[in-house]
Amino acid sequence: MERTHPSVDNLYRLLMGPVATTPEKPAVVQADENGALEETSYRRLDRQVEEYAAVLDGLGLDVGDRVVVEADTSAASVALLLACAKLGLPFVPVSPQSPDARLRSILRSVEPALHARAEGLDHREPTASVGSALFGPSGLVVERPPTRRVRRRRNVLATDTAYIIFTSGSTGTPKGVVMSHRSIVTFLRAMLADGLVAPDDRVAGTSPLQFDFALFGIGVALAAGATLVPVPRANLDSPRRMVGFLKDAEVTQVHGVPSLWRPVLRVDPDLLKELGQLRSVVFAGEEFPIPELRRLQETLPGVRLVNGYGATESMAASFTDVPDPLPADQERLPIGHAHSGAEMTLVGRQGEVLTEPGLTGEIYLHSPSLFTGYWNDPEATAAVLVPDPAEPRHGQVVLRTGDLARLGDHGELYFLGRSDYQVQIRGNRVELGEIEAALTRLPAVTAAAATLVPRAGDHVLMAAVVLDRPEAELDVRAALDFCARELPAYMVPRSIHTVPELPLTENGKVDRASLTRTLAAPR
Ligand SMILES: Nc1ncnc2c1ncn2[C@@H]1O[C@H](COS(=O)(=O)NC(=O)C[C@H](N)c2cccc(Br)c2)[C@@H](O)[C@H]1O
Repeated sequence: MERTHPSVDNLYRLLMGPVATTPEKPAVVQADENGALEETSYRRLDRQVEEYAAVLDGLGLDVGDRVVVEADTSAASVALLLACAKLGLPFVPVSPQSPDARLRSILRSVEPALHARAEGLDHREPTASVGSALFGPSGLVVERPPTRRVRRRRNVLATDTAYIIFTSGSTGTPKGVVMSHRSIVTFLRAMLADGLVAPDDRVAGTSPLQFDFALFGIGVALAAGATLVPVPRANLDSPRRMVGFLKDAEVTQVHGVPSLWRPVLRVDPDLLKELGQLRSVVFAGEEFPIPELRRLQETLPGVRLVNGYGATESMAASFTDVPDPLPADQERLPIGHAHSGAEMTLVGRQGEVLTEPGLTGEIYLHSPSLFTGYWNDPEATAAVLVPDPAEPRHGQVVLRTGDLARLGDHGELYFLGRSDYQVQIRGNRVELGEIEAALTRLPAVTAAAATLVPRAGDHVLMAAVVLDRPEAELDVRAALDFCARELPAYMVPRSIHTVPELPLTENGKVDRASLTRTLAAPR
């Protein structure tokens, strides 16, 4: 039974649009269990969506009932996400690598009707009140049906929830970012308008499905009628296997966090010369250390490098081409202007909108693609969806990002860091990002992270650096002298430690909490 009228914005309708025009085109190209590449056409993907939707529809679930999807990105998991979207069942993606505690916390918070996991995965955290199912190319098999519920809704509306993404909760418990069909469809339409992905692109995704960077790749690739190429997680650990896969799959655009490129740049950058068909790289999630970005640009001449900035609360805000070549004295990367459907303004500490080049303030995002709110957390929602400081009387809300930026000469923004990474040291505001940028200017350093380590009731500023070759050595004394010349005294780290690699979160960002624990441990 049709719950979505063609005129109503729905993620399923947008992403399955190409079925009508290019049904035989490959929607997904993935590695099968033997590593061979297999294609799923838009027609076949749509048939898989219909098959899953028929099973889900038979379970008597109501619009708004949640489905936790535990899987990596694949043709099957994409089909399940779209089947949920078609029926108005918010999907909650969780990666199979998520620890049990995180899965348990998400299940408790979101109280799903069904927990569907990709075939081959163990059933973790079984809960009597939650239905369970396995899914794969052969179908969706319900092991335990969801508990009976009353059906109150008839139609899926644009304002209904498409998905709920739980952020890694760097500060405390994970928060559920609730995104409506209208927000995500409006955002993806802006991506189509900006031409980020062309219909003949083959877009490689490398993020876990619980990170909205993965949903971004699925969305822009399918909405554009292009081909999505999920990179198997196992291939990401070895530079040779990752490059080999990208080459074999003839990938033209790669999406990934900056840390994706660190191993190949350190171990064997020349491998990247094999990627003759690569046209563009989109990175997002955190700053790309300048020395590594420079090396990536040198090894991929003519390839467009795009700095994607944004938060899950609006999926993304801006896409800015990395200057080619990167100027030698470039210290911070531009995050430019917002994409065609949004606008970023910079707000000072008194709530005034800043317009003078050179000033620093907090980024506020004006956008029709903002999230509905944090799941079951009206206080946290009210803290970030705030009246527009420029003119509160409209009643329009904007996203308070918590990010700091500097205004450039033409209104473009330069990312400076998160306001909660601004730490107070003896009353001085310290920008950890500024210390890290200085450290990466040291010749042998390829990446750096600064953190405040608790010590004897106070805090000590410490730093960790990764060197550009495994056998390289750091002259710590010279490095500290360099910092003393480049930074105010209170921003010079007490100590600098060389680490083989920076610890990463599940989404591939630098895990500062883990680094702080490591540096706090007695040497
Ligand atoms: N390009 C940058 N330089 C520097 N700092 C960045 C960048 N992109 C983020 N961040 C930081 O990450 C925060 C947000 O984290 S998040 O909610 O997990 N979302 C993300 O990381 C990913 C983000 N949803 C996303 C998803 C798809 C495409 C794009 Br394009 C962006 C931002 O508020 C920033 O502090």
